[in-house]
Formats: sequence, structure tokens, C-alpha cells
Amino acid sequence: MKLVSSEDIRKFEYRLEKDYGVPPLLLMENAASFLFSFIKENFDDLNNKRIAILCGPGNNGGDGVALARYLYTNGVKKVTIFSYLWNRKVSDLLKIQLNLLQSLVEIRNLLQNYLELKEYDLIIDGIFGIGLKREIEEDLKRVFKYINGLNKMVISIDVPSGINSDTGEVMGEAIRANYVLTMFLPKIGLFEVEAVDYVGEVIVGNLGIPKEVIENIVESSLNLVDWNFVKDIIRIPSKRVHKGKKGRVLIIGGSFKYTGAPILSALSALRIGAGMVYLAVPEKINMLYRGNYPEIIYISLKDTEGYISYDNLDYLLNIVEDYGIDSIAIGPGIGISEDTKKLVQEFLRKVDKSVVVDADALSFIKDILKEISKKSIVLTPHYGEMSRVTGESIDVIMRKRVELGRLFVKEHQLNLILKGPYSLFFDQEGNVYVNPFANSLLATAGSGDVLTGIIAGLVAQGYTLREACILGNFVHGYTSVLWKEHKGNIGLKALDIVEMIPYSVEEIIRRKSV
Ligand SMILES: NC(=O)C1=CN([C@@H]2O[C@H](COP(=O)(O)OP(=O)(O)OC[C@H]3O[C@@H](n4cnc5c(N)ncnc54)[C@H](O)[C@@H]3O)[C@@H](O)[C@H]2O)[C@@H](O)CC1
Ligand SMILES: [K+]
Repeated sequence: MKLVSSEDIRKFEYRLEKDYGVPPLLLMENAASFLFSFIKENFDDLNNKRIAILCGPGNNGGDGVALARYLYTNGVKKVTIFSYLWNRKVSDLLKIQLNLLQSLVEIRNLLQNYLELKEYDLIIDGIFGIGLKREIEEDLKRVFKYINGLNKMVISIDVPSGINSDTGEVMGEAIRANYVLTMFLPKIGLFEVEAVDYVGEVIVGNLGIPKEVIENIVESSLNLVDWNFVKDIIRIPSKRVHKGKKGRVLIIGGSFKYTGAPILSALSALRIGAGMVYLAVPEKINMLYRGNYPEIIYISLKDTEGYISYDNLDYLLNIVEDYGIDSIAIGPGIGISEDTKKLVQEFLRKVDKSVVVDADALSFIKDILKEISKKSIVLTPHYGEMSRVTGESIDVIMRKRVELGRLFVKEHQLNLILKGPYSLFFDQEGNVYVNPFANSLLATAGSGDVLTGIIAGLVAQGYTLREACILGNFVHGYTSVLWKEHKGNIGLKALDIVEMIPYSVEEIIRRKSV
């Protein structure tokens, strides 16, 4: 599903009116019925619920007033509108909605009467949608803070009011919504890190316009990875295939300092279904693992003071050829040393398989970006590692991550996963894929090593690197949803993520087959 900016939506609605003759008022009616059906389906005993609809001066408010009419004419009488900023210019569509409503529903002034909201059961937020562009006024901040403190059920129309729909920025204060019922397509800002505490569950309504029409009018190259996306990518594992066909993964990493990371990647590659996993780590830490994980095939590397040394280069390149390696991950636990840096750089120059470059290996690639450009490589930095690769500060990366990521990929022609809440995958064509998971459960030591193994494991099974990144990110993220369902909000550690991988894959396959 595409992710859009407010500009994309404006253009889209303009095209709808000009090329398809769809008047904006009809869209507002359809928005109201989308909101109404959701409320009817998700809240019982509506006739006894007191519903407050907060309406701003624009079409977001217009949606709210139209909803009030839908509720009223369907027998839900305990509806009150709280108006904001109606004393100045209000939008034409809002005026029409008010004429239609007449005085059937009570209208209170929000700023003067917001304390009454504690008496209500359901709050519908129609203050601002995609029209919010500047910081909100102090009085309104106070109201939003009060509403958030009530911990009532809040449904936001299109965008939680106070959130900038393009950047996700909180414009002073914002309403925290349980649900965001967004029109046509999800807005980019709903999936930016800053908005994560305000957005809750996003439900998209196509307002009666077939999603095929919406998708081919809207030009955005930003994609929200949803179930349909991953259902199309995943392949049902065929019964006949033998382990040799399920692909061979080579993981290069480990150091005296970090012995666990490469194991996590290796186990993840196995759990995602790779046939054979070779783990190349310094010999001395090899001995640590031997007994524990018999499924992994160990390759002993020479080290200099505990870090993989340069003189392993030919040995590793020969392994890639002689063992028929299909995909490689380099970096988990590899550590920082000059000798290792030379090895990683030369290896990446010479190898011609798909490679996931992660962790400290990312610290070595800044000065070889030109030489590895266009190769089948994906870099998987978190913000800190991205900062080291690009020289941008973490704060700037967080705030401008789509723009920076696209610039980086355009310049270096490499695939990039920028890890964090709502991880972003950038393919070499500059398309962006947002992973719809932002659970803090995933921010645990080794989580990145697991993702690395998943991606390498998928490539080994024949997925393209692009498919492996999109699907791998989703499988990785969805394990946090499974954990939350069965275990709660804390405690997911990296090995648990590894164990949950098959369940995550299974859910996608199940949804594919229904
Ligand atoms: N055809 C359409 O235009 C449709 C619009 N729809 C709704 O209309 C919304 C967009 O409506 P609008 O463009 O009227 O804008 P909004 O209703 O989002 O914002 C209301 C107005 O508030 C003012 N404003 C902006 N920032 C402010 C601030 N910080 N303090 C005070 N006032 C501020 C602006 O003048 C803006 O026009 C969408 O989010 C969606 O909910 C939907 O009904 C679908 C159809
Ligand atoms: K809103």
C-alpha cells in the first residue's frame, strides 16, 4: 500500500474531481459513512454512549459534522459537537454540513467547555487533518493534554490532531488516538518515529474509490508493507526440496569481544529455512559453540588479537566458490580492527554474491562505497551506524530519514535498511518500503543480528535481495506482535525472536492460503 504526503492527497483529490467528476462533498459523505460504520462495528450499545465530536474549522471538522448527522439519523442521539475556531473562516464543505445538520445536535465551544469531555464515553477527533501546518495555539495544547489525561477511547479522523501528516512531527501537542481512520491511503507522518505514541491503530478507508484507481492515480514511491505485500512475496515451501536446494549461507563475523552475535545470525538463517549455514569466526571462539549448535557448520578463521585477520581473505573467497555459497552476511560481532577492516573491504570488492553488511562491518565501508556501488549488497545500519557511514548526526537522520536514505541510495546504488521503529528499506531504484512495526520489544541486544540472518537465509532460498529485505523485515517485526499476544510487553530477547521466526512465517502463509 502506498504512503502519501498531504500534497499527494491534494493532487489525488484534484484529479478525482477533474478527471472522474467526483465532487469533494461526496468524498466527505463517504468519509462520514466510513467513520460511522467503523464506530457501529466496534462499539456496542451506542444509543447509551455519550459521543463527543471535536470539529475544527476545515474539512476535517466537516467530516466530524457529517458523522454527527450520520449518527443522529441512525438513532444515536447522545452526540455533542465541540467546535474549534469556527468564529473565523470555516471551509465551504463544513458550512454545507452545518446547514444539513441544522440544530439537531448540540454544539459547544471546545476551548470554553473542554472540561465536560470527562463525561463522555467516546471522543472523535476532527480538529485537524492534513491541513495542519503550524504549531497549535497554547489554549488548544491545554485541551489536548487534558484529553490525553482522560484516557478515553479516542478515534482520530485522518490524522491525530496536532501531528504533521507529512513529517510525523508533534506541532506543540497532539491528541493520542486509539484508532486513526485515515482517508484513501496512509499518510507518511503516521509512520514516522515521533508520531508513534499518538497514532495507535491505523485503518484506511478508500471512501468508495476502488483501491486500484487510488493506487494508479497516486504517484508516491513510498510503500507501507502490509499483509498483501508479504503474501505476494512469500513462497510456500515445497515438500520435495532437499537441504542442498534450500540454499547455503555463509556468516562471517565474531571476535573475542562479541561471541554471541554471529550465532544469532546463523540460527536465524536456519530458522528462516536455509539448508546449510556455515559460520566463519575466529577459531578460538569456534570452540565455544561446537557442542551447543550441531546444525551449524563451523569454519575456523585466523585472528590477530581476537579479531579476524586479513590473511583469511583467499580462504573465505575459496569457500564461497567451493561450497556453493548462495548468500553471505558479514559483520555480526566482527568488531573494529585495522586488519579486519582490510579484510572486509577486499572481500566486498571481490565477492559476487548477495551480501548483507551489518554491525561493525558498516564502519569499514565508507571509503569503498564507490567500488561496491551497484553490487547486490544491502547495508543494515541502525541510526548510529548510519551516522558513521554518512557523517550525519543521529538526530538529523531520525528526522529526515526518508530523504537522507533516498539520497544515499541514489548516490551509492546500494540497498539500505535503516533499522528502528518503522524500519525503512530503500531498494536500488529509490523505492522506499516502511515496515509497519514500531514495538520497543524489538530494541533488544542481538535483534539486528537476527534480522541479518533472516535476510541472508531468505536470499539463499532464492528470494531476490529486495524481496528478502521486505519479507525479512516483516517477519522480524511481526515476532514482536506474536510475543505481545502471548507473553506481554517486555522480555523479548534475541533468541526468542529466533524461535518466533517460524510462527511469523506461518502466519503469512496462513493468510496467503485463505
Ligand atoms: N475533498 C476533500 O478535501 C476531503 C477532505 N477530507 C478531510 O479534510 C481534511 C483536510 O481538510 P483541510 O484541508 O480543510 O484542513 P484541516 O481540516 O486539516 O485543517 C483545518 C484548517 O485549520 C487551519 N490550520 C492549520 N494549522 C493550524 C493551526 N496550527 N492552528 C489553527 N488553525 C490551523 C488551516 O487553515 C486548515 O485549513 C482531511 O484531513 C480529511 O479529514 C475528507 O473528507 C476527504 C475529502
Ligand atoms: K483529526
